[in-house]
Amino acid sequence: MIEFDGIHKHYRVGGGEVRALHALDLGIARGEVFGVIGHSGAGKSTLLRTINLIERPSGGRLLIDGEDISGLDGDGLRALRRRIGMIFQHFNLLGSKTVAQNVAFPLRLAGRPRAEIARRVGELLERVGLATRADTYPAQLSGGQKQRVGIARARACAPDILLCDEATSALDPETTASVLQLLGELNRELGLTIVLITHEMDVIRRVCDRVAVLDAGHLVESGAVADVFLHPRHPTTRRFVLEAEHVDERERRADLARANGRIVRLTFRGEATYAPLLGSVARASGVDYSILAGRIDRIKDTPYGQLTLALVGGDIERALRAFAEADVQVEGVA
Ligand SMILES: Nc1ncnc2c1ncn2[C@@H]1O[C@H](COP(=O)(O)OP(=O)(O)OP(=O)(O)O)[C@@H](O)[C@H]1O
Repeated sequence: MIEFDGIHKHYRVGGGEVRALHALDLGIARGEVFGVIGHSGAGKSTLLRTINLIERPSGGRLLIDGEDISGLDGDGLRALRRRIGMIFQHFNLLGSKTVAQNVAFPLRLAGRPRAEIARRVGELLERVGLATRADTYPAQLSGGQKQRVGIARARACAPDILLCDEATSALDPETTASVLQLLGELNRELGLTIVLITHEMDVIRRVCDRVAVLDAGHLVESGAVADVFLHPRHPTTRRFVLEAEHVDERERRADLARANGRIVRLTFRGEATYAPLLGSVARASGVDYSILAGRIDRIKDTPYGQLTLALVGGDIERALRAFAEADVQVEGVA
C-alpha cells in the first residue's frame, strides 16, 4: 500500500545539509501495523511525515496504492491528507475548544453538514470511551484521555492510514497499554493501516506486525516482529531488545563469560512455550544445565519464551537435537 522507493531526505541548515534519510526502500502492506524504531535523530519523524507530505522527499519515489504522491499539491494533496490521520506525542489538541469541537474540526474543514458532524462526533467519541466528556476541555483530561480524543479526531474523515508519532511516549505504562490496545482493535475492526514510530521495543512487541529499524537515516533491519525481536542481527536492534528486557549488555556479557559449558539460547514460540521440555531432555541426554537468562512474554498475542542455558556433561548433541525436534530454535551464544 505504501512504498518507499529510494527515498532521500535532506534538510538545508544554514549553509550545510543534514541528511535525514538515505535511499530508503520500504514496503508497508494494507491492513498491517507497521512500526519504525530508532534512536533520537535516526529519521523516524521524517519518514512518518513524508507519508502525508508534511515533509517532501528530496529524491526517490513514494507510492501509495501504486501512485507516486511525492509531487502532489492542491486538491490532490488535500485528498491525500483526508485519507491519512495522524496522532502525536503531545496530542496537539486545541485547548480553547471542547473535546467534541476538537473532533469536529477536520469535518468542519472538509465542509460536512452540521447534522452529519454531530452524529459522526458522537460515534467517534463513543468508540474511544469518551462520550460523556464531549463538552469538557482538554486541560480537564488525563494524558490517556487526550490521546483518545486525538485518535477520535484522526479518524474523523474515515482515513485508511493512521500515522502515530511517538503516540504513547508521554503516557505511563498502564495508559500506554490501553492506548495500544485501542489502536490494535481499530486495526482489526476497520482494517486500518497503522504506521507508528517509537524508540521503545516494547511498543513494537505489543502491537506491530512488522518493524523497520532506522539508524542514522539508514534502514538497518526489517521483518516480522517475532523474527526481528527474537533474533536481532544488527547491533542497534540488539540494543533495543536488551533495553526492553532491562538488561545491561556489558553485564550480560560478563555473566556469560563466567559460565562453564556450552552456552545456547533456546527460543520457544506458541504452544512450545508451555511444553515441559527441559527436564525430560536433560534426563534423556544426561546433560546438566544452568539457566543464565530467561524471559517469557508475548509478541502481540503469541506467547514466546527465550532461555539462555549453559550445558554441561552428557550427550549435548542429543539434547540439542531433542530441542530442535520439539520446534525449539537453538542458537549458539558466543
Ligand atoms: N526541519 C528540520 N530542519 C533541519 N533538520 C531537521 C529537521 N527535522 C529533522 N532534522 C534533522 O534530521 C535528522 C532526523 O530527524 P528526525 O526528527 O526525523 O529523527 P527522529 O528519529 O524522529 O528523532 P526524535 O526521536 O528525536 O524525534 C536529525 O539530524 C534532525 O536534526
